[in-house]
Amino acid sequence: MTADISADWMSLPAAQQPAWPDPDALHEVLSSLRSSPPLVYAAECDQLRHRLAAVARGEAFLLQAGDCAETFDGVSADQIDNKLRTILQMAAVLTYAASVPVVKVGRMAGQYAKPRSSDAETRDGVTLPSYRGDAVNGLAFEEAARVPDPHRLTRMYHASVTTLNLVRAFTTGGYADLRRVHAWNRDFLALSPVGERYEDLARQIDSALAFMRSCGTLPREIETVEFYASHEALLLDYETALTRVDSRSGNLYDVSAHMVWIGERTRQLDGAHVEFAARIRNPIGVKLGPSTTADDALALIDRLDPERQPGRLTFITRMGAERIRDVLPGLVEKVTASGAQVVWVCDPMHGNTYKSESGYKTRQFSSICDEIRGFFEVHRHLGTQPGGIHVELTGDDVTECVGGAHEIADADLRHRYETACDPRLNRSQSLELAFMIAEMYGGSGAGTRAHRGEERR
Ligand SMILES: O=C[C@H](O)[C@H](O)COP(=O)(O)O
Ligand SMILES: C=C(OP(=O)(O)O)C(=O)O
Ligand SMILES: [Mn+2]
Repeated sequence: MTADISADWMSLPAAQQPAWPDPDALHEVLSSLRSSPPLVYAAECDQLRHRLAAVARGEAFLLQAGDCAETFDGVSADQIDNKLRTILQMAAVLTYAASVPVVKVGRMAGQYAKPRSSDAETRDGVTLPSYRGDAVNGLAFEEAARVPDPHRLTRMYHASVTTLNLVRAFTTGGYADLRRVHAWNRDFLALSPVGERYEDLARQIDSALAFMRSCGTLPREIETVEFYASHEALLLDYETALTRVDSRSGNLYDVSAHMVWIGERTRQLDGAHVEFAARIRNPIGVKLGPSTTADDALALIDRLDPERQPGRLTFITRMGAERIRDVLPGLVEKVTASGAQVVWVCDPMHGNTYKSESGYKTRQFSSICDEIRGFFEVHRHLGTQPGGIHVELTGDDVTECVGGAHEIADADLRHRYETACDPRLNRSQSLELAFMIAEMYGGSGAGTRAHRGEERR
């Protein structure tokens, strides 16, 4: 892998970039990042593309999850451990229900930069630049903290390395054994108000595991987990500095993560983000909000997946519970008619955000569930593949989204509102969501080809 690239996308207009005040400091940081080791290898990115191709065919399901905004303070064994456990617990339930492998991709180990609706934030008559993620400036509402500091890019790199190292140890070192993960789910149900509702499903999983054990055929996959890292490729300075030429193929890869996505605010066809994504070979995601037209989607396919390579492009729709049933069918129909094979994933978070009466940015658990239901309904109706979900969550017991089995109310939000940006599902809400989706499958793979008895490849 070499870092000798022309990076001509940097001459195109790029939305949502920080105004770094000190160009010399930026230059120095980027030069050091250009010679830093990769976080991931190109071959791992290719492997994820193959996994996502299976998702596109309906032979696997994608679970992409993690923080809205990771923070440097959040790089602790406990927080990473809790988040990973939660994702693996969700994956265990979904694997059983969907009857296909679940491809696990964290919004982790690099999700440190945020696009914002407004450049400035005003509190009690004081206006300061908006917080743009720990990669750019500080969350504290203080003038000095909000000044973009390029040295934060170096911290982002090291925080990502540390997180990914722990994730790799956790997922391959025996700790993530499916039997243990299922036991955690049992513990969760024992204490949850929804425990009884999902008891049957848990018992079916017990039986499946016992059956495998008695056959003496517990596969290696039970003990280790394949886990991938992803984040929004927002800060082009950083992503470009971590883009390398793969010595096997001569192609470019962004080695800061296995998969990167382009956000709803930066997917302009003539912009730098789309051009950058077009040039790298990692699997790419693009967020699509409710104003997306079919022509927008088709143009993105032409730019980002001209070879129509299954697994290369994932559309992450974030329409809102009220819009999804109206907006999604037209997009899916026209994309499908074009012959393109993209992965369709539902982000039920970003179209359902509102400011609560108590002043917190929040989301209703019921709206999140409803958007997912709408997503499955649309795909079932059209005979297309509901490829997966993309959610903002944490493994901690925060109070950021309202509703769920513990009925978090607006007045509870202040107790543990800890997110640096958007409200996340807490551990219990995340697991409840997984069981809710499992219930939609009726206990076994209703949304997949496998379930419909169609032939697997
Ligand atoms: O995570 C997504 C965006 O960065 C976030 O929703 C923007 O939030 P804002 O509208 O508060 O800027
Ligand atoms: C910025 C995000 O979402 P979107 O681009 O869909 O608004 C996000 O995923 O945190
Ligand atoms: Mn977010």
